[in-house]
Amino acid sequence: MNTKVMYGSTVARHIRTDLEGTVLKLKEKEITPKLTVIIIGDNPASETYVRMKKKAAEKIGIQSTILELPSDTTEQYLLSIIQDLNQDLSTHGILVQLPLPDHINEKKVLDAVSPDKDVDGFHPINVGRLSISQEAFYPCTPLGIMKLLDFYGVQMKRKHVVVIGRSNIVGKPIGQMLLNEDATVTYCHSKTEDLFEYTKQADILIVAVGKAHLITKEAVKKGAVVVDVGNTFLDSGKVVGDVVFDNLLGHASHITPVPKGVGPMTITMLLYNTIEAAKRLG
Ligand SMILES: Nc1nc(=O)c2c([nH]1)NC[C@@H]1CN(c3ccc(C(=O)N[C@@H](CCC(=O)O)C(=O)O)cc3)C=[N+]21
Repeated sequence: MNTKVMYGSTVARHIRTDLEGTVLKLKEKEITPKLTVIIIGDNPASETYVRMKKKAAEKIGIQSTILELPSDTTEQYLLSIIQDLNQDLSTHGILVQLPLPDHINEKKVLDAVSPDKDVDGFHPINVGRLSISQEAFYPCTPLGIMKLLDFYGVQMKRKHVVVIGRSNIVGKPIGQMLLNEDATVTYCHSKTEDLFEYTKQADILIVAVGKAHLITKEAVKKGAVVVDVGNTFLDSGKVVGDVVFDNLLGHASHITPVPKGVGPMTITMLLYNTIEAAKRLG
């Protein structure tokens, strides 16, 4: 079997070109989409991601500001900054980079971001809207996966999708989005017994665990579509996913690489959501 590699980097380029056009049109109406990213402390991976987001935003004409706060920032101060940004008419999108330091309550912080500026799609209002298939900000990684599958012509209707991972930002929402496309969805997670008995039944396997080398072809039905959401930094500095990519070549029908797979789609959907916010808020 000839395995089709689904490059998020390629799809992202197409979408970003479209988005650039949309930004130009907004600018004619005197609206410049603006994203503010808040980052707390000095987690090197987070700093890399935030820099990538800023660069990607500016490349297509979205204004972006990074607010770098020290690791001893109080929860109260962070909440006050978010309140200010909620009120600030020039800011359309607010993103608080995760993870937060231990002394800050993540739930309180995510609840504080206005649902209308919640370009991450993490606010309970947006989570709830997704769960009842309403229009909302959808979280960037799962939305990016949907666009990637769509671009490569992967049918979802009536397919059995197995999702490994039940996080609020990837596993749960991707299952819901696929359910909305009439897939049959099975969730697996760290307490699942006989994991591979489930994964072997998948027409589409979404792996969002964060454990390098978790999935080899023994866990995958021949001809399945495999989406790797893993992003583990090895000591060598290399980024790897949860799937042994080379092992699946010739076995899967489609597979995403890491890097250049889901990651670039995540960032593209952040740009997409920011532009949507600007359209709605004006
Ligand atoms: N509030 C919040 N929103 C997020 O969306 C968010 C977050 N916090 N915290 C961290 C995770 C992680 N994340 C990634 C985005 C892009 C790549 C990406 O593009 N990676 C490149 C490789 C990176 C490299 O080469 O260094 C790729 O896959 O090709 C990875 C990971 C967003 N996150």
